[in-house]
Parts: sequence; C-alpha cells; structure tokens
Amino acid sequence: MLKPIQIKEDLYYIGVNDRTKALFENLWPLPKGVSYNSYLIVDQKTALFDTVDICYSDIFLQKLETALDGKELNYLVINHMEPDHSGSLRLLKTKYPNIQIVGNKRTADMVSGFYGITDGVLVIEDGEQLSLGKHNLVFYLTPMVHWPETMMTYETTEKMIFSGDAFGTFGTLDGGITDKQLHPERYYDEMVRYYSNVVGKFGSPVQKALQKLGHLEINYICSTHGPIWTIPEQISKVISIYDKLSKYEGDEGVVIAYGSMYGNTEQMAETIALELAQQGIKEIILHNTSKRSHSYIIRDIFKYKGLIIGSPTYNNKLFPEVATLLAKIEERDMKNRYFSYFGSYTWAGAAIKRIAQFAESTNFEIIGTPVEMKQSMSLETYDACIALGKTMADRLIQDR
Ligand SMILES: Cc1cc2nc3c(=O)[nH]c(=O)nc-3n(C[C@H](O)[C@H](O)[C@H](O)COP(=O)(O)O)c2cc1C
Repeated sequence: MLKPIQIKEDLYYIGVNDRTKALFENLWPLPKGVSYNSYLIVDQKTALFDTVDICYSDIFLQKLETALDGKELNYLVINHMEPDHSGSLRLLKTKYPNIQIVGNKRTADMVSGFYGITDGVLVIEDGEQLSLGKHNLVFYLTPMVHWPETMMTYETTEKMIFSGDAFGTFGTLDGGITDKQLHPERYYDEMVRYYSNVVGKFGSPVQKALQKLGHLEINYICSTHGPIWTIPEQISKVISIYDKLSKYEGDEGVVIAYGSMYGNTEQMAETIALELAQQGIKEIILHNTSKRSHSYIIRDIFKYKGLIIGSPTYNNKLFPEVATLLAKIEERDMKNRYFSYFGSYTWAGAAIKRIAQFAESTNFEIIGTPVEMKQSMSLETYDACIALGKTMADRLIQDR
C-alpha cells in the first residue's frame, strides 16, 4: 500500500518522482530528475488536479486510492494535456468510470484525440466556477502558457492556485514537498532552466496570464513540477522569476557560446572574455557548444543580457552545434539582448555571414564590430577581439 502526502486538511499530494528519464521531452537533461505533481482535494465532492506520466501510473493510482479512503472520485481537473501530466488518464478512467473530466473545449478535443474519451467530459468556460462543498474552484484559461489548452484553477477558500506547468521546475522532491520542508535555493537555477527550455517561447502568453491572475491572493502555488510554494517571500520570488524571464529581462553578464574544433576560434572567445573581465564584468560564461548541453546554454542566455556567438566555418556553413544553438534561440523568440559575434575560416569564410543573417532575424542590439579571423590569432585579430569585448562591457555598464 502506498500513501499520499497530506499537505493540509483536505489537500493531498499524490505526485511521483522520476529519477530514471535521461531527457525531459527527449531533449533536456534531467541530472536531478523531475517530479510529476498531482493533487487531490477531498470535500463533499472530490477533485483531482492532473495525473502523472504513464510510467508512474501504478504508484499514482495506489496513492490516490488510499487518499480517497473509499470515497468516490468525482472530478479530474485537467490544467494541461501534455502526456507527462495526462499520461495516466486512460487508466484512471478505467478505474473510476464515473469521473467527470473538467477542462476547456481545447482540452476536450485533446482528451478525445489522445485517449479516445468523449463521455463524462465537462467543458468549462473562462472564469466559470465549480463548488466542491467547502472549496470553490474558478477556472482561468491561460492559453499557450505552454499549450493552447493550458489553464489554471484557483481554489478560493484556501487561496491555492493549481498552475499547471507554470512556476514549475526540474528536480525531484526528495522528501520535502513544500518549500517549508526544503532549501528553495536548490530549485531556482533548475526553474530558470525549465522555463527557458520548455516554456521559453511563450513570454507574451505568460505575461498575459500573470496580468490575468495578478489580482488573486495566493497562499499556495501547486505546480505540476517541483515544490509546492507556500512561504510568502518564496511565492513572490517564484512569480518574479517567471515575470522577469517572460519579459526577457537579463542581468548584467555575458554568455559567450562558441564552436571550435582545434582551438583557434576558442582563443577568440578567451580574448573577448579577458577584456570583459578587465572592464569589470563579473558574470562571464563561456560555453563550448559541443561540450555543454544546449539546455544549460539556453538557461544562461535567458539569465544574462549580453550574448556573443562564435563559430568556425565548416563546409561553407556554421559549425553544426552553433547552427543548432542559433535555431534554438530563434525558436524561443529571444528578445532584449546585446549581441556580438565572431568567426573563423581557412580559405573562404562563411560563419560570420551566417551569424549576421541570424542577427538580422532577431531584434537584438548589435554591439561592436564582428571579428573574422583567418586561420589563427594575429595581432590585428587580437586587437579586434579586445575592442569587441570592451564595447560589450561599455554597453552593459551604461545600464547600471
Ligand atoms: C571539416 C572541416 C570543414 C571546414 N570547412 C571550411 C570551409 O568550408 N571554409 C573554410 O574557409 N574553412 C573551413 N574549415 C577550416 C576551419 O574553418 C578553420 O580551420 C578554423 O580556423 C577552425 O577553427 P577551430 O580551430 O576553432 O576549430 C574546415 C575545417 C574542417 C575541419
């Protein structure tokens, strides 16, 4: 028998930890794992909020059964249909055939399309309410805070928000479930990585959602990944992280992401970094795009205002890992960055031209003069790298 965790009277945590999966969405590394959170309110009516990844259905269903303690399961509220949360739906419906599945019309379409379930679906509108007895639920549609059907559910008595993926983070819950039981700092970098990797493209919908929900008093943030946030300062911090990231606001600092096969292009990166430090910039992060998972590079690009990209010419194109990274930056509609670039070649340069095309497609502010190096570092190239580093530092310092 597996037991759920009682968070407070009427509220149970019945999520699970995944320490097995290597890549979230088969893309983003999970060195600290991830949790799939599900919650149950037990009132005159019972309501479950989201399910878990299908790999953990058995554990989840056992915990649910214990939490229900013989009561009927009345509602499943689906805030998000991505399979890491809806994966247990078919099994849940088989075990509790009379359950009412609550979602908006887009949810209903996906419930039918993914799981072939069309009966017992209660379609709600934005702002609609549902009473469980003592607890009252209000549904807020927040489209594209990841997927078009995403919504959040606000419980008005205890002021709890079931936020779906919003305010989520990578990292398993190792014993502690609420922020009071753990060191929240452990999760913040992983929250930024989660946001930038998974939600990063949707800055504007996240801003709309934050404005829509801004008037709500919130005592509990119950996300589908990571800790339950209950401490007022932590709640403010979590919301401010999402606010800042969705506005694409960066801190003072520079990410230099480069490709290099034999180290020549890397020397350009090193030279620029030395000058940035010389000028008083403390946060300088060099990422070798072949060595570091792009997941972390993207996280840092979301963190810092300065971005410098470097690449050798490779078969008349960009070095492949750099090209892939640029595509990932483009996909995320990255904004508000100070951008510089550099490149190298041996017989006919193409890297610089390709990065210039990328730069044109963004709204980044181009800083300094791009540096192109033939073969290896000459005094002229060295001076040009120093000049580029200085111009970037000056631009960042202007904002202090
Ligand atoms: C597989 C391969 C393909 C290359 N393709 C080109 C090319 O199309 N045009 C060019 O001018 N140089 C090309 N180069 C040369 C590199 O761009 C040049 O040597 C550069 O300085 C390498 O930088 P690195 O030392 O940082 O790896 C190629 C090198 C390799 C290994």
